[in-house]
Amino acid sequence: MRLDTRYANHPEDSKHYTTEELRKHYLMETVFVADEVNLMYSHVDRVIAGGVMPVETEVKLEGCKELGSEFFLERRELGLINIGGSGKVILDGVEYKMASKDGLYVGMGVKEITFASDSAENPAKYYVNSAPAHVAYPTVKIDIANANAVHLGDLENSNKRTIFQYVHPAVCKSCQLLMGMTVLDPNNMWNTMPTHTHERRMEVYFYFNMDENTRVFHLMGQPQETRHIVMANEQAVISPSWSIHSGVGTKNYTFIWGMAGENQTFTDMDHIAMDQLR
Ligand SMILES: O=C[C@H](O)[C@@H](O)CC(=O)C(=O)O
Ligand SMILES: [Zn+2]
Repeated sequence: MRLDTRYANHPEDSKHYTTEELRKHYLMETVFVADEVNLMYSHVDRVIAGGVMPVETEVKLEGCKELGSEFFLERRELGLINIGGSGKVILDGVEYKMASKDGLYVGMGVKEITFASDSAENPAKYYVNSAPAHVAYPTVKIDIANANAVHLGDLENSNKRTIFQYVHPAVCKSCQLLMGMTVLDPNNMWNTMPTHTHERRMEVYFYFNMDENTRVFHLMGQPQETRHIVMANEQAVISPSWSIHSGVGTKNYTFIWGMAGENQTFTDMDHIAMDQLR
């Protein structure tokens, strides 16, 4: 298992960062590594994000020194969405078949977590988010058809998209984790513009379904002090609670967002008027 620790940053500090420093502190450049659990541990709400890609062998999610617990979910909960080929996740001996776009909420206390792919040619790619938990809620398999679909945006604003809420109070119980996937309609490039912050929750974005030369200009920073990070396919980025999180692609893309913090009220956002952006 690889785990890269990222410390929290003060906005006053972040505004002096060079491009390289912004990328070092906020961007996860490689999410999926074959036959590895590859994670980023953010001190922002102690959220963990990363990829699990079993190819030749099964891969296990285990405890480590950084978590200070005997097993990974001893004091945590987990959400995942498979963005690759079909596979299975085995939780304490119970097998969950995971087709592409299938999601899973795994409650605190599950000890043995094993990830597998059905074929090495088209391996499963499990994008995972985890947050500290205090109650063991039941594990729930969430197919995209069971996710709560919210239609937002329109062609005129180049942001027609569907937000599939996987880990969300309308779908399953969780302690603090929220997770979902936003799919842009063809020829729509903008997500989350007009933008917002929510000081009550942090967020992690993971961009994928992108061609080799497609880039997303991910927007971050305080509304009056914006920055951007140029992101390629299958990269993730931390959005602290004080930061906007929005993006525009040079071509079609999809993204998974995860949140943790004070509340689980998806609509609790502080909307930023366009004339406030700098
Ligand atoms: O607080 C909510 C998050 O920013 C995302 O869910 C936004 C998003 O997926 C979108 O606008 O497409
Ligand atoms: Zn948000």
